[in-house]
Amino acid sequence: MQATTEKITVGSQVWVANPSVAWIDGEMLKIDGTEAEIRTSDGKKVSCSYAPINIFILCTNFTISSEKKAGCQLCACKLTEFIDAIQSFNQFQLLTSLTFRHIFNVVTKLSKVYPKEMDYPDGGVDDMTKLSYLHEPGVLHNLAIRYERDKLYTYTGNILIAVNPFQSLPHLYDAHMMEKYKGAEFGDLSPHVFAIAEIAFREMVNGGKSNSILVSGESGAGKTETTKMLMRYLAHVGGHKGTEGRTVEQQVLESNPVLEAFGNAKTVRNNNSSRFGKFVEIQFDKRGRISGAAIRTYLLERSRVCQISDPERNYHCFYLLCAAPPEEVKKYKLGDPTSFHYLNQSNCYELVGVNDAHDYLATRRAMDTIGISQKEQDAIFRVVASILHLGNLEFAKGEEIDSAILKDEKSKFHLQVTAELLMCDLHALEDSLLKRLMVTPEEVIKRSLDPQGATVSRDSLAKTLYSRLFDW
Ligand SMILES: Nc1ncnc2c1ncn2[C@@H]1O[C@H](COP(=O)(O)OP(=O)(O)OP(=O)(O)O)[C@@H](O)[C@H]1O
Repeated sequence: MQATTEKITVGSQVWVANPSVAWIDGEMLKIDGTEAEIRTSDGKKVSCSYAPINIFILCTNFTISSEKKAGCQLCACKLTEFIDAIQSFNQFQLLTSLTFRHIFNVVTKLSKVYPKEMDYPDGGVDDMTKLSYLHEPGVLHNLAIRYERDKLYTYTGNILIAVNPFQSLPHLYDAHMMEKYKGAEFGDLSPHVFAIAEIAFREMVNGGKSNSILVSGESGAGKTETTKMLMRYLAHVGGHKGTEGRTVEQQVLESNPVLEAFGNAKTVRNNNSSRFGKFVEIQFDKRGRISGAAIRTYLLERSRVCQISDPERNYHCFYLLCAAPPEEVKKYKLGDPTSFHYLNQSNCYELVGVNDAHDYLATRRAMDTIGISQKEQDAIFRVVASILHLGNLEFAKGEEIDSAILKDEKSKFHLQVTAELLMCDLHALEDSLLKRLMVTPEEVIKRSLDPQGATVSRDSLAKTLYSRLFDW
């Protein structure tokens, strides 16, 4: 965003970039051509004690070993007031302590200084278009003061900006709130994700045309949660009252836990990060009732299946299956997640506030609701388990040059279990991991792989199995 420099004169209140808080406000002290000097508002009062030979002061922002070597470790500011204070302090050596103000003066290009809003309502504005200056510091400041007052949502015209509260706020999304927004005109009520869903729904019904809502933001911003709120609202307004059994809207909503179990994982930034993109389509009939739904997914992060870094996790479903009831763990010949190579590359196995055993059963129930049969569910979890066993295969050098064999009995066991779970021929599976087929126009050549090549082949198979399962 370009700064509005023509509105700035000496004495103006302005915003300037700051390394620790992004933007800090202050007063324009001097304008010299394209250069500007600003006294920022974060000056601090600091007390120091007197030591006769060296003055050694530690404050939050700077260290001084003698009055001659004063300097701020955070910014290269001019410590004018501070140095003066030391000098006067030396003249009155009877004083044992003094208080001075550490002033932050910032010298920067005038083009990087932004005017500060002066006639600003206490709680900020609910629509950014009401701001006199629409620039980054102004927008962020408005969001920050609204957030302090628990107002997560702000409009910019017909775009909704949501700030992640990182805490459960059920009253903000309950049935009462949905009823409040149902039929309300856009802008009549406070900004809310339901208002966006309502307008999209109404325009679709009135205009008879498809409508879409785009949810975007960086990882952990709240896209998945926001999409769930939108779906919940649309299911609420387009629901069939009094319908028995599994309703389409229930199926739409229950698709979320299933998708999250297979497509979400803990990352450094988000304990439930979606590692894929999705396009959710909810179909309505002419009367605005939900008639069907389709979810298209794309770009699943395949590499996570075989490679994770501490403190991240692999896809949730692997941990859920290891925490399944004992008879199921036995059926899939699983055990502790720490015993599987695809999981034990990281030291993170459990998530705070998450019970994998409980979530396994919830995922199974959600699969029932969306119409995945018991037989299909069994097949799905067989593939999940087979990937864990596949990951435990290790290879050693074979007798022939550049060939590989299974390293030990443990690897043979895991290969056998993988073949059983995938219901495929053991030798064909082994062959596919230890050899590579090269197709030339004349012939098909089978070449042995060395242990490293076999490991790459193992990981490729695991990634392909998982991404095909996810796409199913
Ligand atoms: N409206 C909300 N109310 C309460 N908590 C929220 C809300 N939005 C997000 N969160 C919290 O923030 C976390 C991250 O949000 P979410 O998973 O939706 O982010 P995301 O943008 O989808 O991230 P990614 O791109 O990594 O998938 C959630 O697990 C939840 O704890």
